[in-house]
Amino acid sequence: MVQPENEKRPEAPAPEEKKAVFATESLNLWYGDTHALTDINMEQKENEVTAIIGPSGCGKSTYIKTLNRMVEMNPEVKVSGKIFYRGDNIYDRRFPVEELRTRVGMVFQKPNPFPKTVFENVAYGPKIHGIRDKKILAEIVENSLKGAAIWEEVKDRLNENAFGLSGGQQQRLCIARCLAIEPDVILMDEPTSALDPKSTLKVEELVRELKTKYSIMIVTHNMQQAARISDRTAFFLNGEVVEFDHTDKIFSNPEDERTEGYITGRFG
Ligand SMILES: Nc1ncnc2c1ncn2[C@@H]1O[C@H](COP(=O)(O)OP(=O)(O)OP(=O)(O)O)[C@@H](O)[C@H]1O
Repeated sequence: MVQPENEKRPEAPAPEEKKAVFATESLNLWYGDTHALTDINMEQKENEVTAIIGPSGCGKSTYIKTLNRMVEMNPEVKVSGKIFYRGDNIYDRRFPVEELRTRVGMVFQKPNPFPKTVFENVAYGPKIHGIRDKKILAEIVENSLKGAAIWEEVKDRLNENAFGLSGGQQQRLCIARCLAIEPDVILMDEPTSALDPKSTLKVEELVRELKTKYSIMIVTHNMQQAARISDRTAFFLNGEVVEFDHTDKIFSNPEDERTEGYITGRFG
């Protein structure tokens, strides 16, 4: 049978050939005169967790904030180089930044729910995107809370203020809020640093589950965490990527002695 033109079957990628969600090329960034990122080149694969580790002030947060162009909210910032998101350069003047921010969600260090009910926190994004139907909103809220592994804990508290939840619950609520806008990538900036060990483990478990549907980038100071949950790890130092490789390689047999020094606790 003759196949119509548009029915060609794409070849399934081999496991080692996962698609790149982000490809960063020769990225440099300055805050005024401070050169915060120097010649960053790296590629993040889809459906993987990429961890960014390194000592305080090495540029981890700055780097992930370049990926949704949030860093430019600071007028002092100057950026050169390219970052391709699924093949398009997000620093091209014509790139639609608002759309980027709906595809690339972000979860911050401190849980930052809105001063609204649990339900409204999650429904907020979809409402902004024009969804008004109450039944659809209720479905989105339930699915997002389930996706963030917090539904069972809050299903009877949907109309309570989110500030009444524990810190760990608030962080998972913020993850649910992020899922509600159906992102493709989730950026997480030290998402467990304000949480107790039990809540931390819950969020770590969640991250491992979420990577089946999303691509995740996580900044962490906790090296055990990076080793537990990530597929690849980038070690940043003084605004540069010293080493970027599979996580087990970085933690068992790093190429660079500075990486080894950091992961064995000799500095940082
Ligand atoms: N708003 C800003 N204005 C000026 N300089 C900044 C600003 N934000 C960060 N920097 C500088 O850029 C560099 C990188 O900072 P960044 O916050 O990205 O590091 P980090 O690795 O995430 O640190 P930490 O682990 O402490 O959060 C540092 O030298 C920092 O002082």
